[in-house]
Amino acid sequence: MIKSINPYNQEIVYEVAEFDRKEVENAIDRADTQYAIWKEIPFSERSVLMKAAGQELRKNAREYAEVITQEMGKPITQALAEVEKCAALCDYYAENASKMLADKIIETEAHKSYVSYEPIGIVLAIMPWNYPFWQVMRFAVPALMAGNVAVLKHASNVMKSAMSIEKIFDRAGFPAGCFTNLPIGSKMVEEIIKNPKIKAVTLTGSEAAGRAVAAVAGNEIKKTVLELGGSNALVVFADCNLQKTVKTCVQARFQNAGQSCIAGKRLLVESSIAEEFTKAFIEEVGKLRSGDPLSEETTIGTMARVDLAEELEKQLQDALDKGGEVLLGGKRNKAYFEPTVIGNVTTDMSIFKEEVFGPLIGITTFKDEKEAISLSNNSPFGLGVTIFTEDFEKAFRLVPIFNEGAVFVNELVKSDQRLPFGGTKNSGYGRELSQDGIQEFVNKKTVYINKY
Ligand SMILES: O=CCCC(=O)O
Repeated sequence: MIKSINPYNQEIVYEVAEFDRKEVENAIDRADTQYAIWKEIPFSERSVLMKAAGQELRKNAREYAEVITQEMGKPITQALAEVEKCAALCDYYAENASKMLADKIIETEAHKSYVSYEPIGIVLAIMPWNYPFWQVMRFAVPALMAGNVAVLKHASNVMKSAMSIEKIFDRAGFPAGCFTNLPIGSKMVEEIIKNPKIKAVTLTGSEAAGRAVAAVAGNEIKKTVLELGGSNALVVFADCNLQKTVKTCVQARFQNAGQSCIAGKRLLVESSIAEEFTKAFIEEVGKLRSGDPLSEETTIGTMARVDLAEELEKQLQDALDKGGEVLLGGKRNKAYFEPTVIGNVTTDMSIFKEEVFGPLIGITTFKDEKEAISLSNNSPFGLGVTIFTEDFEKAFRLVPIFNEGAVFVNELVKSDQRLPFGGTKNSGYGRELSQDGIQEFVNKKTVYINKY
């Protein structure tokens, strides 16, 4: 059995029997049969179904949000926001997919030459628990609109979310086999990737998982999109709007209890304002309210599993051993980790070098622009960075120097269906969302027609 356990009260939320090899094979066969039909369905019909999926999400938003909250501990208000974001995504691709995948005429010597964007078949998605609906929908919605079909291997602690997503597509009227959840553990993934009916793989998750999956898929010559970890810097220049910057930094680090690949994880502050900023930051972090994640009052939830909170504790201890100072928080009770701020953070500490996937942030100071950029770029990850400054000339000048997938100015790094999303370095490759995302899993077919 695969079980989800509520990290807030340790109660079992859901149990499902793991598929055996035969059941997995049957599910993939069914998806493949459906693909032959689905790829011929016109965009207008796919759009109607995708709009219905968005309506279904909105109609039963509370039901779905409670599943998210119970399975991984995020506050209900944040779970509701996640559900709404998924609904907006459905609308976006329902309205734009046909334009994004329209033939692209390219003038050459030919009578006519163009690129057509054709579906490729079944795409396997391996997805994490931190945004259990959003991460899946972010892949599935454009994939389905492009004429592909999807099979999902979700994280084992959010299987009820996985089943619920299958239900959403079913309730919206998608034919069976368009979207299939496979209740399985990681052991079967290699075999699934090797199945000739699987044409590509997308993974959002850890660097280790990304390497393992890409190795198998690479050997099979199957395309992968990888969205892996991150260690985004929040670079606070002395000429920022201090009050607004503090609020944005708190949100960037502590939403979703810090369990987001694009969370601001390294707080870099110009020395001249470090004291004033740190005081205001700690005060703002202190306003976060813990409690029952199902209560509307709660603004910071538990972490998703006790072992994840234990890992975070080890990273904290490493920082303390190397001279870090607890400025706020630092304690853990089962899966609940207090919002924690550490001062005197240096580049040799794990909380600077590694991804910190929880409600803990370290503060490092810098003396000038050059040092700020060097600290920010000094990471094996490259999802994004936020810089805070009121000097736009400086902002535009600095943007090209950051070796990241995204640079945000005076705003937390966030995903938006209209903008490409993805990283550089060990944060992965490929892009999700926007036109770039829907064009990842298509055959960009070159057509050249000559007239003698
Ligand atoms: O965990 C990373 C993704 C979070 C998001 O897309 O907002």
